[in-house]
Amino acid sequence: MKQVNVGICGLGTVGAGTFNVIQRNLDEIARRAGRSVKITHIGARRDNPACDTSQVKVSRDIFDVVKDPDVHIIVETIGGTTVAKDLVLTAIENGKDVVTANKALIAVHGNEIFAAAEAKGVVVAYEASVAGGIPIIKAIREGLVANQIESLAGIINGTGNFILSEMSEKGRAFEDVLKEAQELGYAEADPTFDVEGIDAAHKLAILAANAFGVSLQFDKVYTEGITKITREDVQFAEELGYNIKHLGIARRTDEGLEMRVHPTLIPNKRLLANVDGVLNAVLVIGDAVGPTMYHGAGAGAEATASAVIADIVDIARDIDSPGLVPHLGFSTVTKDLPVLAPDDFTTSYYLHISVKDEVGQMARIADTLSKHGINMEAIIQKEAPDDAELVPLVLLTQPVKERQMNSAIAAIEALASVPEKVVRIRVERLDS
Ligand SMILES: NC(=O)c1ccc[n+]([C@@H]2O[C@H](COP(=O)([O-])OP(=O)(O)OC[C@H]3O[C@@H](n4cnc5c(N)ncnc54)[C@H](O)[C@@H]3O)[C@@H](O)[C@H]2O)c1
Ligand SMILES: N[C@@H](CCO)C(=O)O
Ligand code: NA
Repeated sequence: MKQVNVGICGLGTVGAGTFNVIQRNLDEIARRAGRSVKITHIGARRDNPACDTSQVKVSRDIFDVVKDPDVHIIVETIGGTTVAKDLVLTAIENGKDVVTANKALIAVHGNEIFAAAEAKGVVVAYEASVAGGIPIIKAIREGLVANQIESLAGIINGTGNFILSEMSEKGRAFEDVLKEAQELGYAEADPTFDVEGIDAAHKLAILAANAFGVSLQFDKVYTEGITKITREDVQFAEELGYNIKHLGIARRTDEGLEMRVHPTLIPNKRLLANVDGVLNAVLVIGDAVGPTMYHGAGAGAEATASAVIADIVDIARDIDSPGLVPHLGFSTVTKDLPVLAPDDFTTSYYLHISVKDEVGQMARIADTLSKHGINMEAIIQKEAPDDAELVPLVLLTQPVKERQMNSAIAAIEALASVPEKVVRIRVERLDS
């Protein structure tokens, strides 16, 4: 086959970026792919002024594109898990290969979609769904194939990282930065997916499946967003030498697999602590290669298009022979790696305890922690502002099981001198 025909369904931020980059780099892409890659059909409810589609067939009904016998590869960039699922399954049924940027779709329905694709002998590729333009799926699935992956930790939501960076560097208000992220095309259609950690949890489920050979288990990812992070905690963390980042973490322990998304203190000298704005970065540790780091634009039209087109070219190169790389990187999925419940997570903690300004409080709290087998690493006690009744006591602990920490916090909150809830944020010291 000399020419591979592509149909794009959904001409929003990512769809338009994909259209424009393919048109611009047509010759270069053909030289790399060994055949020409041509957009022949677009499904869009309305024209997008960012694209000149005058030379391409345009349908208002996206299902016309998946029914088009001349289209070989369908690009799904409409988003969501309802129509998109229907569209992708119909494309597979019609024998089309599919490229999608839709992490919600893959995380929630990927097991079913990949089974359908394998039964039909077609490929569903999703590099753009995790960490935007960074080729992280390719790296884990192919580049690190020799390794047993020990852990991965990443900043995998551009919108959330942009908000945290702007809040901490410029003192900007949360809502104001979120609005800018939406205007720049970074945010999900429903931005609570970004700020409540759901988008990062979708991506983490996909990364964990590729790294550890388990099925997609989005419903088992522990998920916390960034909405409760205060400027005060950002400042206290900085005083202790840490930055607060929203991380997705997947780690194999002797007992099972931890999958968790939450705000995390990271020592400020680590690479991940210095990844700011819409940038994403993923640290992957393999038993042979050691720590490796992948860094780049996690969202945005053309950065995401870069990953969509990489998948298109992978498929185009192999279009006459079946794909050799399994959808989730492993030919057999293991059922022997249980996903751990939060009680069984092991992490260090940052605790911010508001205590009554009375003698002996620090000793009492240290004593409560020690009775629960928890060692402290650092502690700062602030002077009480003039007329304040409560003073902030901020401390870091050594690694501890979450269930131990839960009972220690319950005991601290039961003290008469601690009238408010304790703020806790997990800490990862990381290797690189
Ligand atoms: N924006 C990013 O930076 C980014 C990065 C990586 C992945 N993604 C993912 O890419 C997908 C698309 O995101 P986006 O930012 O381009 O969204 P978007 O809202 O800009 O674009 C979606 C487009 O699809 C169209 N659409 C939706 N339903 C349709 C239907 N039934 N028929 C025809 N058109 C329909 C919309 O009108 C819109 O033009 C999502 O799954 C998103 O999670 C986005
Ligand atoms: N809303 C997502 C888009 C990229 O997947 C983000 O901000 O990271
Ligand atoms: Na990617």
